[in-house]
Amino acid sequence: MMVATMSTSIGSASALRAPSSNKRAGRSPRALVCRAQKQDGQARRSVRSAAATMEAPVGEEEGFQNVWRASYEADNESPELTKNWKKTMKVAVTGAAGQISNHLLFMLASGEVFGRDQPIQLQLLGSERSRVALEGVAMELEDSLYPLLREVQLGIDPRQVFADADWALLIGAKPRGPGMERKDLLDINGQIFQEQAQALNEVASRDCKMLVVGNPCNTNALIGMANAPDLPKRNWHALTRLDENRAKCQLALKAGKFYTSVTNCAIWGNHSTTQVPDFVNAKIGGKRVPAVIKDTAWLKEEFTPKVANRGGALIKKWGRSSAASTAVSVADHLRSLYTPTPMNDCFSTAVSTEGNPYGIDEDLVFSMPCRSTGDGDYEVIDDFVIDDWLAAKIKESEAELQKERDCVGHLIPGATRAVCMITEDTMLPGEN
Ligand SMILES: NC(=O)c1ccc[n+]([C@@H]2O[C@H](COP(=O)([O-])OP(=O)(O)OC[C@H]3O[C@@H](n4cnc5c(N)ncnc54)[C@H](O)[C@@H]3O)[C@@H](O)[C@H]2O)c1
Repeated sequence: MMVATMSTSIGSASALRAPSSNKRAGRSPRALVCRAQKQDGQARRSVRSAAATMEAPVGEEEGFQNVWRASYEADNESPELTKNWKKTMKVAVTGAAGQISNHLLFMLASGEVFGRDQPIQLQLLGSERSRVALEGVAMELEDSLYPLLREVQLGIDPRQVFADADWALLIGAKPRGPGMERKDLLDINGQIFQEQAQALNEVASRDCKMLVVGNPCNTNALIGMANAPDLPKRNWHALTRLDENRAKCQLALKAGKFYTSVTNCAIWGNHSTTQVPDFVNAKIGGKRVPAVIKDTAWLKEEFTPKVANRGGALIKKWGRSSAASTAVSVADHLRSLYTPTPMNDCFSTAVSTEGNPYGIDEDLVFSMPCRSTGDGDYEVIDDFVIDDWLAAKIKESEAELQKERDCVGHLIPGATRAVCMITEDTMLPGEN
Protein backbone atom coordinates (compact mmCIF):
# COMPACT_ATOMS: atom_id res chain seq x y z
CA MET A 1 0.00 0.00 0.00
CA MET A 2 1.36 3.37 -0.90
CA VAL A 3 1.35 5.78 2.00
CA ALA A 4 2.15 9.03 0.32
CA THR A 5 1.41 10.52 -3.01
CA MET A 6 4.27 12.18 -4.72
CA SER A 7 4.34 15.65 -6.08
CA THR A 8 7.38 16.13 -8.19
CA SER A 9 6.45 19.58 -9.41
CA ILE A 10 9.51 21.74 -9.30
CA GLY A 11 8.98 24.49 -6.79
CA SER A 12 5.69 23.10 -5.49
CA ALA A 13 5.24 24.55 -2.03
CA SER A 14 3.58 21.76 -0.14
CA ALA A 15 5.66 18.96 1.16
CA LEU A 16 3.69 15.75 1.38
CA ARG A 17 4.02 13.71 4.49
CA ALA A 18 2.51 10.33 5.15
CA PRO A 19 0.58 9.68 8.34
CA SER A 20 3.22 8.86 10.92
CA SER A 21 1.06 6.08 12.31
CA ASN A 22 1.49 3.78 9.35
CA LYS A 23 4.54 1.86 10.43
CA ARG A 24 3.54 1.61 14.04
CA ALA A 25 0.11 0.43 13.01
CA GLY A 26 1.89 -2.54 11.46
CA ARG A 27 0.77 -1.77 7.95
CA SER A 28 4.31 -2.08 6.58
CA PRO A 29 3.70 0.30 3.74
CA ARG A 30 5.54 0.34 0.50
CA ALA A 31 7.18 3.51 1.60
CA LEU A 32 7.63 6.29 -0.83
CA VAL A 33 10.58 8.56 -0.61
CA CYS A 34 10.35 11.69 -2.61
CA ARG A 35 12.86 14.41 -2.86
CA ALA A 36 12.48 17.44 -4.97
CA GLN A 37 15.17 20.02 -5.07
CA LYS A 38 15.42 23.28 -6.82
CA GLN A 39 18.58 24.01 -8.64
CA ASP A 40 21.22 26.69 -8.11
CA GLY A 41 20.85 26.92 -4.37
CA GLN A 42 17.26 28.10 -4.54
CA ALA A 43 14.70 26.86 -2.08
CA ARG A 44 14.78 23.12 -1.75
CA ARG A 45 12.44 20.69 -0.21
CA SER A 46 12.80 17.12 0.79
CA VAL A 47 9.92 14.85 1.57
CA ARG A 48 9.93 11.42 3.09
CA SER A 49 7.23 9.11 4.11
CA ALA A 50 6.82 8.27 7.74
CA ALA A 51 8.56 4.92 7.56
CA ALA A 52 11.72 6.41 6.22
CA THR A 53 11.58 9.61 8.23
CA MET A 54 11.51 7.70 11.48
CA GLU A 55 14.77 6.01 10.61
CA ALA A 56 16.84 8.92 9.44
CA PRO A 57 16.33 12.55 8.71
CA VAL A 58 16.66 13.58 5.13
CA GLY A 59 19.99 15.14 4.30
CA GLU A 60 20.77 17.10 1.24
CA GLU A 61 23.04 14.99 -0.85
CA GLU A 62 25.75 16.76 -2.73
CA GLY A 63 25.39 16.38 -6.47
CA PHE A 64 21.70 15.63 -6.43
CA GLN A 65 20.51 18.99 -7.67
CA ASN A 66 18.07 18.58 -10.51
CA VAL A 67 17.35 15.02 -9.48
CA TRP A 68 14.00 13.88 -8.19
CA ARG A 69 13.83 10.54 -6.63
CA ALA A 70 10.90 8.36 -5.76
CA SER A 71 12.13 5.38 -3.85
CA TYR A 72 9.97 2.44 -3.09
CA GLU A 73 11.51 0.75 -0.12
CA ALA A 74 10.89 -2.92 0.36
CA ASP A 75 8.11 -3.35 2.85
CA ASN A 76 9.03 -6.86 3.99
CA GLU A 77 5.38 -7.57 3.69
CA SER A 78 5.66 -10.39 1.18
CA PRO A 79 8.97 -12.22 1.61
CA GLU A 80 7.58 -14.99 -0.57
CA LEU A 81 7.36 -12.53 -3.45
CA THR A 82 10.84 -11.14 -3.16
CA LYS A 83 12.94 -13.98 -1.76
CA ASN A 84 14.15 -15.18 -5.17
CA TRP A 85 14.64 -11.76 -6.63
CA LYS A 86 17.98 -10.79 -8.09
CA LYS A 87 19.96 -7.73 -7.10
CA THR A 88 18.28 -4.55 -8.32
CA MET A 89 19.34 -3.59 -11.83
CA LYS A 90 19.89 0.09 -12.50
CA VAL A 91 18.53 1.03 -15.89
CA ALA A 92 19.17 4.54 -17.20
CA VAL A 93 16.90 5.74 -20.00
CA THR A 94 17.41 8.96 -21.94
CA GLY A 95 14.67 10.75 -23.85
CA ALA A 96 12.52 9.36 -21.11
CA ALA A 97 9.66 11.78 -21.77
CA GLY A 98 9.55 10.89 -25.45
CA GLN A 99 7.27 8.64 -27.49
CA ILE A 100 9.35 5.48 -27.46
CA SER A 101 10.03 5.66 -23.75
CA ASN A 102 6.36 6.17 -23.10
CA HIS A 103 5.89 2.55 -24.15
CA LEU A 104 9.21 1.10 -23.12
CA LEU A 105 9.35 2.25 -19.50
CA PHE A 106 6.21 0.35 -18.63
CA MET A 107 7.49 -2.82 -20.27
CA LEU A 108 10.71 -2.50 -18.28
CA ALA A 109 8.91 -1.90 -15.01
CA SER A 110 6.50 -4.79 -15.51
CA GLY A 111 9.28 -7.39 -15.65
CA GLU A 112 8.50 -8.56 -19.15
CA VAL A 113 11.94 -7.51 -20.37
CA PHE A 114 14.48 -8.47 -17.72
CA GLY A 115 12.34 -11.08 -15.99
CA ARG A 116 9.83 -11.34 -13.18
CA ASP A 117 12.62 -11.89 -10.68
CA GLN A 118 14.58 -8.81 -11.66
CA PRO A 119 13.78 -5.68 -9.65
CA ILE A 120 14.83 -2.49 -11.39
CA GLN A 121 15.64 1.07 -10.60
CA LEU A 122 14.85 3.51 -13.39
CA GLN A 123 17.16 6.49 -13.82
CA LEU A 124 15.47 8.78 -16.28
CA LEU A 125 17.22 11.51 -18.19
CA GLY A 126 15.26 14.28 -19.82
CA SER A 127 16.28 17.44 -21.57
CA GLU A 128 15.79 20.92 -20.15
CA ARG A 129 12.66 21.18 -22.32
CA SER A 130 11.18 17.88 -21.18
CA ARG A 131 11.91 18.06 -17.45
CA VAL A 132 8.35 18.81 -16.40
CA ALA A 133 6.96 16.15 -18.75
CA LEU A 134 9.36 13.73 -17.12
CA GLU A 135 7.66 14.32 -13.80
CA GLY A 136 4.41 13.31 -15.46
CA VAL A 137 6.04 10.11 -16.68
CA ALA A 138 7.16 9.38 -13.13
CA MET A 139 3.61 9.91 -11.89
CA GLU A 140 2.30 7.35 -14.38
CA LEU A 141 4.95 4.88 -13.34
CA GLU A 142 3.97 5.40 -9.74
CA ASP A 143 0.31 4.92 -10.48
CA SER A 144 1.04 1.61 -12.19
CA LEU A 145 2.08 -0.05 -8.91
CA TYR A 146 4.75 -2.30 -10.39
CA PRO A 147 6.22 -4.42 -7.59
CA LEU A 148 9.53 -4.82 -9.43
CA LEU A 149 10.03 -1.08 -9.78
CA ARG A 150 12.07 -0.21 -6.73
CA GLU A 151 13.12 3.31 -7.44
CA VAL A 152 12.74 6.10 -9.95
CA GLN A 153 15.19 8.92 -10.38
CA LEU A 154 14.71 11.88 -12.67
CA GLY A 155 17.22 14.38 -13.83
CA ILE A 156 18.70 16.37 -16.65
CA ASP A 157 22.38 15.95 -15.86
CA PRO A 158 23.81 12.71 -17.29
CA ARG A 159 26.59 12.66 -14.69
CA GLN A 160 23.98 12.28 -11.98
CA VAL A 161 21.45 10.15 -13.79
CA PHE A 162 23.95 7.58 -15.11
CA ALA A 163 25.49 6.89 -11.70
CA ASP A 164 26.21 3.14 -11.34
CA ALA A 165 23.92 2.30 -14.28
CA ASP A 166 23.98 -1.35 -15.40
CA TRP A 167 22.18 -0.53 -18.63
CA ALA A 168 21.89 2.78 -20.48
CA LEU A 169 19.12 2.92 -23.07
CA LEU A 170 20.05 6.01 -25.04
CA ILE A 171 16.89 7.09 -26.80
CA GLY A 172 16.89 10.89 -26.48
CA ALA A 173 17.99 12.76 -29.57
CA LYS A 174 16.91 15.75 -31.58
CA PRO A 175 14.80 15.37 -34.71
CA ARG A 176 15.95 17.18 -37.82
CA GLY A 177 14.59 20.70 -37.88
CA PRO A 178 13.42 22.65 -40.94
CA GLY A 179 16.29 23.46 -43.28
CA MET A 180 18.77 21.40 -41.29
CA GLU A 181 21.13 19.34 -43.40
CA ARG A 182 21.93 15.76 -42.55
CA LYS A 183 25.50 16.58 -41.63
CA ASP A 184 24.19 19.15 -39.13
CA LEU A 185 22.02 16.50 -37.50
CA LEU A 186 24.99 14.14 -37.28
CA ASP A 187 26.87 16.89 -35.49
CA ILE A 188 24.06 17.98 -33.14
CA ASN A 189 23.12 14.49 -32.04
CA GLY A 190 26.76 13.41 -32.05
CA GLN A 191 27.47 16.07 -29.44
CA ILE A 192 24.71 14.66 -27.24
CA PHE A 193 26.24 11.20 -27.45
CA GLN A 194 29.74 12.49 -26.88
CA GLU A 195 28.66 14.17 -23.65
CA GLN A 196 26.59 11.21 -22.48
CA ALA A 197 29.40 8.75 -23.23
CA GLN A 198 31.85 10.85 -21.23
CA ALA A 199 29.40 10.82 -18.35
CA LEU A 200 28.91 7.05 -18.60
CA ASN A 201 32.66 6.62 -18.64
CA GLU A 202 32.90 8.56 -15.38
CA VAL A 203 29.98 7.29 -13.36
CA ALA A 204 28.31 4.16 -14.79
CA SER A 205 28.97 0.61 -13.65
CA ARG A 206 32.18 -0.70 -15.23
CA ASP A 207 30.07 -3.44 -16.85
CA CYS A 208 27.42 -1.05 -18.10
CA LYS A 209 25.87 -1.99 -21.43
CA MET A 210 24.59 0.68 -23.78
CA LEU A 211 21.88 0.52 -26.42
CA VAL A 212 21.70 3.53 -28.72
CA VAL A 213 18.29 4.18 -30.24
CA GLY A 214 18.55 7.91 -31.00
CA ASN A 215 19.44 8.48 -34.63
CA PRO A 216 21.74 8.24 -36.46
CA CYS A 217 22.17 5.37 -34.04
CA ASN A 218 25.15 3.51 -35.54
CA THR A 219 27.31 6.61 -35.69
CA ASN A 220 26.08 7.86 -32.33
CA ALA A 221 27.19 4.53 -30.84
CA LEU A 222 30.57 4.88 -32.56
CA ILE A 223 30.97 8.33 -31.00
CA GLY A 224 29.85 6.85 -27.68
CA MET A 225 32.42 4.06 -27.58
CA ALA A 226 35.22 6.43 -28.56
CA ASN A 227 34.33 8.77 -25.71
CA ALA A 228 34.01 6.07 -23.06
CA PRO A 229 37.45 4.43 -23.17
CA ASP A 230 37.03 2.76 -19.77
CA LEU A 231 33.91 0.85 -20.78
CA PRO A 232 34.18 -2.22 -23.01
CA LYS A 233 33.59 -1.36 -26.68
CA ARG A 234 31.62 -4.55 -27.15
CA ASN A 235 29.07 -3.32 -24.62
CA TRP A 236 27.81 -0.73 -27.11
CA HIS A 237 24.86 -1.63 -29.30
CA ALA A 238 22.80 0.35 -31.79
CA LEU A 239 19.23 -0.75 -32.40
CA THR A 240 18.49 -2.60 -35.65
CA ARG A 241 16.05 -5.05 -34.12
CA LEU A 242 13.10 -3.03 -35.38
CA ASP A 243 14.42 -3.53 -38.91
CA GLU A 244 14.77 -7.26 -38.26
CA ASN A 245 11.22 -7.46 -36.99
CA ARG A 246 9.97 -5.56 -40.03
CA ALA A 247 11.88 -7.91 -42.35
CA LYS A 248 10.44 -10.99 -40.63
CA CYS A 249 6.94 -9.62 -40.95
CA GLN A 250 7.29 -8.97 -44.70
CA LEU A 251 8.80 -12.40 -45.39
CA ALA A 252 6.06 -14.12 -43.41
CA LEU A 253 3.33 -12.16 -45.22
CA LYS A 254 4.78 -13.01 -48.63
CA ALA A 255 5.14 -16.70 -47.77
CA GLY A 256 1.71 -16.89 -46.17
CA LYS A 257 3.23 -18.18 -42.92
CA PHE A 258 3.10 -16.91 -39.38
CA TYR A 259 6.11 -14.75 -38.46
CA THR A 260 7.36 -17.19 -35.85
CA SER A 261 8.35 -19.49 -38.71
CA VAL A 262 10.91 -16.91 -39.93
CA THR A 263 14.34 -17.46 -38.37
CA ASN A 264 17.96 -16.53 -38.96
CA CYS A 265 16.91 -13.17 -40.38
CA ALA A 266 19.71 -10.66 -40.02
CA ILE A 267 20.02 -6.99 -40.80
CA TRP A 268 23.44 -5.89 -42.01
CA GLY A 269 24.86 -2.39 -41.79
CA ASN A 270 23.38 0.97 -40.99
CA HIS A 271 19.97 1.70 -39.49
CA SER A 272 19.21 3.75 -42.58
CA THR A 273 17.89 3.21 -46.05
CA THR A 274 21.14 1.40 -46.99
CA GLN A 275 20.44 -1.35 -44.46
CA VAL A 276 20.52 -4.88 -45.82
CA PRO A 277 17.77 -7.24 -44.70
CA ASP A 278 19.35 -10.65 -45.40
CA PHE A 279 16.97 -12.99 -47.24
CA VAL A 280 19.90 -15.13 -48.37
CA ASN A 281 20.47 -16.68 -44.95
CA ALA A 282 16.98 -16.21 -43.51
CA LYS A 283 14.77 -19.26 -43.23
CA ILE A 284 11.06 -19.91 -43.29
CA GLY A 285 10.00 -23.13 -41.62
CA GLY A 286 13.66 -24.18 -41.53
CA LYS A 287 14.19 -23.74 -45.29
CA ARG A 288 16.24 -20.96 -46.87
CA VAL A 289 13.98 -18.10 -47.97
CA PRO A 290 14.90 -18.29 -51.69
CA ALA A 291 13.72 -21.91 -51.63
CA VAL A 292 10.35 -20.84 -50.23
CA ILE A 293 9.84 -17.47 -51.93
CA LYS A 294 10.99 -18.15 -55.46
CA ASP A 295 10.25 -14.64 -56.67
CA THR A 296 13.83 -13.32 -56.70
CA ALA A 297 12.79 -10.01 -58.22
CA TRP A 298 10.45 -9.42 -55.28
CA LEU A 299 13.16 -10.28 -52.78
CA LYS A 300 15.69 -7.93 -54.34
CA GLU A 301 13.57 -5.10 -55.64
CA GLU A 302 10.54 -4.96 -53.35
CA PHE A 303 11.31 -6.65 -50.04
CA THR A 304 14.60 -4.86 -49.45
CA PRO A 305 13.41 -1.25 -50.02
CA LYS A 306 10.10 -1.99 -48.30
CA VAL A 307 11.88 -2.91 -45.07
CA ALA A 308 14.35 -0.03 -45.38
CA ASN A 309 11.60 2.54 -45.99
CA ARG A 310 9.03 1.16 -43.58
CA GLY A 311 9.61 3.95 -41.06
CA GLY A 312 8.86 6.61 -43.65
CA ALA A 313 5.76 4.78 -44.89
CA LEU A 314 4.48 4.62 -41.33
CA ILE A 315 4.98 8.35 -40.78
CA LYS A 316 2.96 9.11 -43.92
CA LYS A 317 0.03 7.10 -42.54
CA TRP A 318 0.22 7.99 -38.91
CA GLY A 319 1.85 11.39 -38.85
CA ARG A 320 4.56 10.43 -36.40
CA SER A 321 7.37 7.96 -36.21
CA SER A 322 7.11 4.43 -34.91
CA ALA A 323 7.16 4.40 -31.15
CA ALA A 324 5.31 1.31 -29.89
CA SER A 325 6.99 -1.09 -32.31
CA THR A 326 10.35 0.53 -31.59
CA ALA A 327 9.81 -0.02 -27.86
CA VAL A 328 8.84 -3.62 -28.55
CA SER A 329 12.03 -4.08 -30.56
CA VAL A 330 14.13 -2.62 -27.75
CA ALA A 331 12.52 -5.16 -25.43
CA ASP A 332 13.22 -7.92 -27.98
CA HIS A 333 16.82 -6.76 -28.26
CA LEU A 334 17.34 -6.89 -24.50
CA ARG A 335 15.61 -10.24 -24.11
CA SER A 336 17.77 -11.73 -26.87
CA LEU A 337 20.85 -10.97 -24.79
CA TYR A 338 19.42 -12.72 -21.72
CA THR A 339 17.99 -15.76 -23.51
CA PRO A 340 20.18 -18.40 -25.16
CA THR A 341 19.79 -18.02 -28.93
CA PRO A 342 18.28 -21.18 -30.40
CA MET A 343 20.49 -23.18 -32.75
CA ASN A 344 20.21 -22.07 -36.36
CA ASP A 345 18.85 -18.69 -35.35
CA CYS A 346 20.33 -15.24 -34.77
CA PHE A 347 19.41 -11.75 -33.73
CA SER A 348 20.54 -8.48 -35.23
CA THR A 349 22.37 -5.79 -33.38
CA ALA A 350 24.76 -3.11 -34.56
CA VAL A 351 28.02 -3.58 -32.68
CA SER A 352 31.71 -2.83 -33.01
CA THR A 353 33.21 -4.38 -36.13
CA GLU A 354 36.58 -4.88 -34.45
CA GLY A 355 37.78 -8.41 -35.33
CA ASN A 356 34.66 -9.16 -37.42
CA PRO A 357 34.85 -12.25 -39.64
CA TYR A 358 33.37 -10.60 -42.75
CA GLY A 359 36.12 -8.15 -43.70
CA ILE A 360 34.02 -5.11 -42.82
CA ASP A 361 35.96 -1.92 -41.90
CA GLU A 362 36.97 -2.62 -38.29
CA ASP A 363 36.20 0.86 -36.99
CA LEU A 364 32.45 1.02 -37.39
CA VAL A 365 29.27 0.10 -35.57
CA PHE A 366 27.60 -2.26 -38.00
CA SER A 367 24.58 -4.50 -37.72
CA MET A 368 25.51 -8.18 -38.00
CA PRO A 369 23.97 -11.53 -37.09
CA CYS A 370 24.71 -12.38 -33.47
CA ARG A 371 23.90 -15.03 -30.91
CA SER A 372 23.99 -15.07 -27.14
CA THR A 373 24.39 -17.70 -24.48
CA GLY A 374 21.93 -15.69 -22.38
CA ASP A 375 24.43 -13.99 -20.11
CA GLY A 376 23.92 -10.50 -21.55
CA ASP A 377 26.87 -10.87 -23.90
CA TYR A 378 26.92 -11.92 -27.58
CA GLU A 379 29.12 -13.22 -30.36
CA VAL A 380 29.02 -12.36 -34.03
CA ILE A 381 28.03 -15.46 -36.03
CA ASP A 382 30.84 -16.20 -38.45
CA ASP A 383 29.33 -18.60 -40.98
CA PHE A 384 26.70 -16.59 -42.81
CA VAL A 385 26.83 -17.08 -46.58
CA ILE A 386 27.71 -13.84 -48.32
CA ASP A 387 26.82 -14.06 -51.99
CA ASP A 388 27.69 -11.37 -54.55
CA TRP A 389 24.39 -9.54 -54.09
CA LEU A 390 24.75 -9.42 -50.32
CA ALA A 391 28.43 -8.44 -50.56
CA ALA A 392 27.62 -5.48 -52.82
CA LYS A 393 24.80 -4.29 -50.58
CA ILE A 394 26.91 -4.62 -47.45
CA LYS A 395 29.62 -2.52 -49.15
CA GLU A 396 27.11 0.26 -49.83
CA SER A 397 26.06 0.42 -46.21
CA GLU A 398 29.69 0.26 -45.08
CA ALA A 399 30.55 3.18 -47.38
CA GLU A 400 27.68 5.21 -45.92
CA LEU A 401 28.87 4.57 -42.38
CA GLN A 402 32.43 5.49 -43.32
CA LYS A 403 31.14 8.82 -44.62
CA GLU A 404 29.14 9.36 -41.43
CA ARG A 405 32.25 8.60 -39.38
CA ASP A 406 34.25 11.17 -41.33
CA CYS A 407 31.56 13.77 -40.66
CA VAL A 408 31.86 13.34 -36.90
CA GLY A 409 35.65 13.01 -36.71
CA HIS A 410 35.70 16.15 -34.52
CA LEU A 411 33.72 14.21 -31.89
CA ILE A 412 35.94 11.11 -31.95
CA PRO A 413 39.18 11.38 -29.97
CA GLY A 414 42.13 10.31 -32.12
CA ALA A 415 40.15 10.31 -35.37
CA THR A 416 42.45 10.65 -38.35
CA ARG A 417 39.84 12.11 -40.64
CA ALA A 418 37.23 14.76 -40.02
CA VAL A 419 36.06 15.83 -43.44
CA CYS A 420 32.37 15.67 -44.11
CA MET A 421 31.69 14.32 -47.58
CA ILE A 422 27.95 14.00 -47.07
CA THR A 423 26.75 16.63 -49.45
CA GLU A 424 23.56 14.97 -50.56
CA ASP A 425 20.62 15.42 -48.25
CA THR A 426 19.88 11.75 -47.67
CA MET A 427 17.23 10.74 -45.21
CA LEU A 428 17.41 9.01 -41.93
CA PRO A 429 14.89 6.25 -41.42
CA GLY A 430 11.54 7.70 -40.63
CA GLU A 431 12.26 11.09 -42.13
CA ASN A 432 11.06 10.45 -45.64
N1 LIG B 1 17.03 2.81 -34.06
C1 LIG B 1 15.73 2.70 -34.32
O1 LIG B 1 15.26 1.66 -34.76
C2 LIG B 1 14.82 3.85 -34.09
C3 LIG B 1 13.43 3.71 -34.34
C4 LIG B 1 12.58 4.78 -34.10
C5 LIG B 1 13.10 5.99 -33.64
N2 LIG B 1 14.45 6.10 -33.44
C6 LIG B 1 15.04 7.35 -32.93
O2 LIG B 1 14.81 7.41 -31.54
C7 LIG B 1 14.88 8.79 -31.12
C8 LIG B 1 13.74 9.10 -30.17
O3 LIG B 1 12.50 8.92 -30.82
P1 LIG B 1 11.12 9.36 -30.10
O4 LIG B 1 10.05 9.07 -31.09
O5 LIG B 1 11.04 8.82 -28.74
O6 LIG B 1 11.36 10.93 -30.08
P2 LIG B 1 10.63 12.02 -29.15
O7 LIG B 1 10.92 13.33 -29.83
O8 LIG B 1 9.21 11.64 -28.87
O9 LIG B 1 11.43 11.94 -27.79
C9 LIG B 1 12.76 12.32 -27.67
C10 LIG B 1 12.93 12.88 -26.29
O10 LIG B 1 14.32 13.06 -26.08
C11 LIG B 1 14.48 14.25 -25.37
N3 LIG B 1 15.86 14.70 -25.54
C12 LIG B 1 16.39 15.42 -26.55
N4 LIG B 1 17.68 15.63 -26.31
C13 LIG B 1 17.97 15.02 -25.16
C14 LIG B 1 19.14 14.90 -24.37
N5 LIG B 1 20.28 15.47 -24.75
N6 LIG B 1 19.08 14.20 -23.22
C15 LIG B 1 17.95 13.62 -22.84
N7 LIG B 1 16.80 13.73 -23.51
C16 LIG B 1 16.82 14.42 -24.66
C17 LIG B 1 13.44 15.19 -25.96
O11 LIG B 1 13.12 16.26 -25.10
C18 LIG B 1 12.26 14.23 -26.10
O12 LIG B 1 11.48 14.19 -24.91
C19 LIG B 1 14.89 9.61 -32.41
O13 LIG B 1 16.24 9.98 -32.68
C20 LIG B 1 14.41 8.62 -33.46
O14 LIG B 1 14.90 8.95 -34.75
C21 LIG B 1 15.30 5.06 -33.65
